[in-house]
Amino acid sequence: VKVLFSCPQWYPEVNHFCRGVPLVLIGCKTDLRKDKEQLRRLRAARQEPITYNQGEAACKEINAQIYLECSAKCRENIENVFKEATTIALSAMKKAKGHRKRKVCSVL
Ligand SMILES: Nc1nc2c(ncn2[C@@H]2O[C@H](COP(=O)(O)OP(=O)(O)OP(=O)(O)O)[C@@H](O)[C@H]2O)c(=O)[nH]1
Repeated sequence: VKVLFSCPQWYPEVNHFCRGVPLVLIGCKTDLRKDKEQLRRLRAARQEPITYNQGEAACKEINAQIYLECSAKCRENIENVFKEATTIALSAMKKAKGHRKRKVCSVL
């Protein structure tokens, strides 16, 4: 499993080098959505923080397994990010193992 913490920069590289690996997309620093200074800077650049729905849309676009948000600063949802990534990784490994087994059987 590949956990993408920064989608636009990393996705092309991950897509190229890790084909077929399940992706988990994480929206980081959610605390900044409420940070007045950050919001002021974004507004000055005619931007705004992405919404949860936009994160989910990006998740679908890159075909990731799940979209989660967290804030390391506020320790928000961190445990869940690792829990979900681990569950997805274990499930992918189990699936791959099953495929390998079946391949051997079909040769016999
Ligand atoms: N507000 C806020 N800042 C954060 C959070 N997580 C990390 N940062 C800040 O973001 C900056 C980069 O954090 P790093 O942990 O170095 O992130 P990284 O992905 O290892 O960064 P590079 O590998 O250097 O690209 C630091 O200044 C952190 O303090 C968060 O949840 N909220």
